[in-house]
Amino acid sequence: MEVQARAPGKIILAGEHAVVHGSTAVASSIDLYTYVSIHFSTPSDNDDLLKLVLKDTAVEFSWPIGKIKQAFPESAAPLSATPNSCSVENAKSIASLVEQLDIPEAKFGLASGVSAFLWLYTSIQGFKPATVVVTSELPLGSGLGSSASFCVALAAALLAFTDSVSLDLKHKGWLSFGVKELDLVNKWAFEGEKIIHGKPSGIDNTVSVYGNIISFRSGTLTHMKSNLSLKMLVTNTKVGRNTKALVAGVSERMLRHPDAMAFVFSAVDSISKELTTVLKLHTPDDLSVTEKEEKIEELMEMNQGLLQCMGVSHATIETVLRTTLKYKLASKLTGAGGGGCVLTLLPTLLSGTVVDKVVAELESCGFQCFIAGIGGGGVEISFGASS
Ligand SMILES: Nc1ncnc2c1ncn2[C@@H]1O[C@H](COP(=O)(O)OP(=O)(O)OP(=O)(O)O)[C@@H](O)[C@H]1O
Ligand SMILES: C[C@@](O)(CCO)CC(=O)[O-]
Ligand SMILES: [Mg+2]
Repeated sequence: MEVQARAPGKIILAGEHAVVHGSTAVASSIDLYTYVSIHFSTPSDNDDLLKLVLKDTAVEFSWPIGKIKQAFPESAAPLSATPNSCSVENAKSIASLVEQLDIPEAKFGLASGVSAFLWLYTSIQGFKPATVVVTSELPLGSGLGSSASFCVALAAALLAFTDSVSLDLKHKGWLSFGVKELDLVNKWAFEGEKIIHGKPSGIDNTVSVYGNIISFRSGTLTHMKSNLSLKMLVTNTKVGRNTKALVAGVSERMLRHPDAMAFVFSAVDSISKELTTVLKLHTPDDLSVTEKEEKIEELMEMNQGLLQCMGVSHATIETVLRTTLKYKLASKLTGAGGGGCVLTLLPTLLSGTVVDKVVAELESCGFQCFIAGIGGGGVEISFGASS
């Protein structure tokens, strides 16, 4: 029995961090995916292991099933169709299983992903021996939602063979889930994100599950049928960072300056709402493409200023901002900041020569640039060989 799932990464056009504190945010899926394949062992495989192969970081972990059973003595898994939060007791058991892996210090960021894996696997599939292979087109820990797409693809692949989901197992190629099933995948993925991020808003897993451009506030999403095809340059500063620590840093600043930060979050909320309105406007009847792009650029710049106020910018992000501004282009960080990726809007009428020049200048600083295809589909599943 073999299944593969793929889930897209995302960019946040407005509202990161503030969304954790109840503000509106706007996000879009991008056409870079994380793939999770699961091969359940059969008795003839004579293999009583749960194996996790993380191709991007070239590491493999495995646990004898007996050891996992010991760690979760109370689980008569698969636990239930309704997603469960990881209890303090289970979190301790997972921490001990992960500690015994002796993950090298340089790869220690993986510990949270492995913990999320153990929780989702044992909760949904129980104690079945299997090999799970993960590979991603996304840079890990760079603001493009690698953690969410990992959790979404994993939850989708794990749920594929359960009674909670009815799928055509004979279908060839990528297959979408029904709405109810997507909701279930989203809930489980959010539980995984909680283990990785501490206090996620849920926007990253939601946009990875449903795809599209979404406006999101306090767990509720609105799909947007934008009739504007935005072209975004993504610059990866290659400075590693950790979303959990950055989110915690903003919360600490909020505790120190509650009044000021409430205004900052409220300003971000207004920016995201205005962006939502602009994206929904009809072109050219309500506003020309150029007028829309100018509004979006101004909103991006304002949002970036507020992200600086929250303390999540970085020297490399400022370098990208200065460089793109030389070409009169607007940029903002995307995701948790602190390094990671920066978005630059490439207006429709911008000449290819200017794009080439700005990319060359950014790459000469050691950054990596690419143009993201935005607003595509969400999570999908495939039985048998990948397509
Ligand atoms: N393909 C993968 N293989 C192994 N672990 C992964 C993979 N993708 C994500 N992870 C886990 O997610 C962590 C990165 O999550 P983090 O939330 O810090 O960054 P991000 O999701 O890329 O950025 P953001 O949350 O700002 O969008 C990694 O350290 C690892 O634990
Ligand atoms: C920083 C943050 O707002 C977005 C990370 O992509 C965290 C979250 O919403 O969970
Ligand atoms: Mg993340």
